[in-house]
Amino acid sequence: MQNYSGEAGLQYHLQIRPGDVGRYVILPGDPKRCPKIAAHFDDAKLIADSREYVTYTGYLDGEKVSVTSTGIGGPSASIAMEELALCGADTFIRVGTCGGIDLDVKGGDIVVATGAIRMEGTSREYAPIEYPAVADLDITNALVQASKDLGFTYHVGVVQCKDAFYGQHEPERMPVSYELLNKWEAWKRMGCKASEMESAALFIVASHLRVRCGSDFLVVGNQERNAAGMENPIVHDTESAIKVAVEAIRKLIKSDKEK
Ligand SMILES: O=P(O)(O)O[C@H]1O[C@H](CO)[C@@H](O)[C@H]1O
Ligand SMILES: O=c1cc[nH]c(=O)[nH]1
Repeated sequence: MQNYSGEAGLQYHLQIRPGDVGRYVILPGDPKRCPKIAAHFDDAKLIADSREYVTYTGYLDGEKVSVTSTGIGGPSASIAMEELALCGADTFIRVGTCGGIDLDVKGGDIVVATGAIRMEGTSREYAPIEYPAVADLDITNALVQASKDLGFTYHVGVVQCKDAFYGQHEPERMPVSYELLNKWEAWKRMGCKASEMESAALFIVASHLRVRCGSDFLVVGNQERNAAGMENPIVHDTESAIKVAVEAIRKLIKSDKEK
């Protein structure tokens, strides 16, 4: 494609170059989560701060690792993965927040995604809707083992991705409420664990680019528990989900070295 950045190798949106990032990258949505994640790295340095994309690089167990925020939604997340891959990254863990759907999933718990429902637009510009958005198996296993090792309450399964946050939380307000409410009921009956916004696009882009991607989330709350009159704690501190992702990266670094 035509070079928009004015310098060979410099990525237009992320403002990073090959060599700036490690092969392992953690992807939070919120740029303010980046310094909190980088605090787990050795010798972390701010590399770039452009639009919603903040990038730090440091080391875990001697291996170069990075964190880049994706912003909200598939469009910006897909750009982050594309430009990071062009700079040498091949292993991605999204660390996000989500809202529980399954009644067992409570605020403060961890969800590890095995796959994502593609009720968003970005992934449809990559692959036909029949192609599933599936997490990388090695990353998913590392995230599950890390959640276990760290003693967190965790759930493993499919998450739902959408483009409209308020379509999730106020579906009856939307002119297409008939579709949103019926589909949400189907996700619930299928056992879907939680709703968030980026994993479907990231898993599909990762499949296309032949890179690895997995996701773990802090559950902020669960609107279904709320509607059922059940206890519904609201939790915003993402440190547990961050610790799970960092521990999973350490496991992947170790197992990749043994291959
Ligand atoms: O906390 P992050 O990683 O941004 O993830 C979730 O939070 C945002 C919505 O509030 C969406 O990006 C959703 O996927
Ligand atoms: O309910 C929620 C919480 C976080 N992110 C979402 O997309 N939904």
